[in-house]
Amino acid sequence: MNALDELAGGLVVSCQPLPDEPDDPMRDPYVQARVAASVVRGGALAVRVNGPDDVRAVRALVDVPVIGLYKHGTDDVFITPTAAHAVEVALAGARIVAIDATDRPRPDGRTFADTVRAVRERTEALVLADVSTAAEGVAAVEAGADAVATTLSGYTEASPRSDQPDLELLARLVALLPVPVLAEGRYRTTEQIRRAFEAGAHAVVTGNAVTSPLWITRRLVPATPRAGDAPENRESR
Ligand SMILES: CC(=O)N[C@H](C=O)[C@@H](O)[C@H](O)[C@H](O)COP(=O)(O)O
Repeated sequence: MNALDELAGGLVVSCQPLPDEPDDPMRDPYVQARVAASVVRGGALAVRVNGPDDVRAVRALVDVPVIGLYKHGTDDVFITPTAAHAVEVALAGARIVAIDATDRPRPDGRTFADTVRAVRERTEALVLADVSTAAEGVAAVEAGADAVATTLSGYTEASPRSDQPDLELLARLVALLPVPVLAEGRYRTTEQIRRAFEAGAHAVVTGNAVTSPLWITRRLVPATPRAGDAPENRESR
């Protein structure tokens, strides 16, 4: 069974430290591997993991498919931005590699199609295209993607900002594409997850709401009288 079949109908949990928090104590392959093992125990059918070191550590501890990505740089395209990043994370043990498939320029000057080709030539990994619009999804499948995810909706100029998941984009991609479509981005409740499956999602990916204590705590602290004592506020006082 291929890795996409193994996660069909299930929850995928993204086990990553917050990208804009270099000092997040969760930024540690051992920690992320433990988090991954814990979510698998909770029923996750796959995990999404950032960077070759974390992918290797997670692979040593869990048997479910790892969707690997490699966040790098401060350019617009930062999720597995180059063919070299894609190949490296696949060789580290990711059975599926998630790659930015928006039409924005990539730091290595190559296209998404070139990047897919490089992964196919050098590895056995499947390719998951992270997109923000339906047009990007269609182009990604034409370029050879094995699956598409709504990951980047809300994070590009071409997509709407929202604090909710983009179920509309999900439904459009499901209607247009012959490949599995994963719902990803701001899925935080059972109701949102049910609605994604009703819309035809192959699987649903959830991240910070499960795996980032920093993110979760920051959302709860503002409801307390001591909110002003949070570290980010303390410095500016
Ligand atoms: C836009 C971007 O960089 N998304 C990243 C993709 O790997 C992760 O930072 C997200 O946590 C992941 O997509 C899951 O989403 P959420 O944490 O909203 O459930």
